[in-house]
Amino acid sequence: MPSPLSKPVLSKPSLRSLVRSSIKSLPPATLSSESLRVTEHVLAMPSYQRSAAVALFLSMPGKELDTEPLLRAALAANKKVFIPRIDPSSSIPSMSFLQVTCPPSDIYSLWPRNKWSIPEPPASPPLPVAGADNAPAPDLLIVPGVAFDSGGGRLGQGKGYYDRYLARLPSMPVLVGVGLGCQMRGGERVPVDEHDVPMDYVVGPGGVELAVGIASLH
Ligand SMILES: Nc1nc2c(c(=O)[nH]1)N(C=O)[C@@H](CNc1ccc(C(=O)N[C@@H](CCC(=O)O)C(=O)O)cc1)CN2
Ligand SMILES: Nc1ncnc2c1ncn2[C@@H]1O[C@H](COP(=O)(O)OP(=O)(O)OP(=O)(O)O)[C@@H](O)[C@H]1O
Repeated sequence: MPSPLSKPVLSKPSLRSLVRSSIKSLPPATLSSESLRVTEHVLAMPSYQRSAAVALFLSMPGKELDTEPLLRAALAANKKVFIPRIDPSSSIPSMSFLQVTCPPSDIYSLWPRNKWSIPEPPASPPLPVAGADNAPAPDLLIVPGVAFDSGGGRLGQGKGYYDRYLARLPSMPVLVGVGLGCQMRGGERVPVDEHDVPMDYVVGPGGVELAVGIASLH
């Protein structure tokens, strides 16, 4: 039996600033080797292997694990891959997922970057939107976060983009939170609210970290 998770020690803002400064102090070689290890673990997951349509995120350079290896692997495996684009005209944080229809190298060299230096799908030519335009809804979402615990708890960047997106989906895809070693809080519970959607799996450089949850269902 996994030991019960402790109560959160830190507030959301305190844990965010603690983890962000740990990531900042990571040598770039560590960030990239941990990113490769996370990629290997995701590629080995049966629910990833079964998935046909995967929603990925593109990383904030130097501030998150690097998802480029995962993006390349998913495209090479002929999965449909969707990437988020935030809607800057909306007064509430809102995003949609658009299908990648170009080679991965174009994404990093040609796509416009938002204010966090994250490449985003261009507005034209129009790309298929996940769950519309004859494109499937993703069956698996790779979810970014600042910190995760081994109960599937996730602390995000604090704007509520993912939680709002997930709340309006007609059916829940498999949710896989991914992060660097210092983002994996283990049995130290991360602070969560009612609206925070728990992950089905949490994957760090050491493998699938989830100790409790519904992972056995997938
Ligand atoms: N790579 C990536 N893409 C993503 C997300 C994410 O967390 N990571 N998002 C998930 O929702 C959405 C964008 N949301 C974001 C919301 C807030 C901040 C933010 O507050 N950034 C800090 C700097 C972060 C740092 O220093 O580590 C800031 O601007 O102060 C960033 C992204 C959609 N795309
Ligand atoms: N489903 C939702 N409906 C309405 N408001 C929401 C929802 N989810 C989150 N919010 C609001 O968004 C704000 C940010 O929430 P929170 O701090 O949990 O974000 P986060 O999970 O860290 O961010 P993200 O999901 O972008 O990674 C809060 O004011 C919260 O009330």
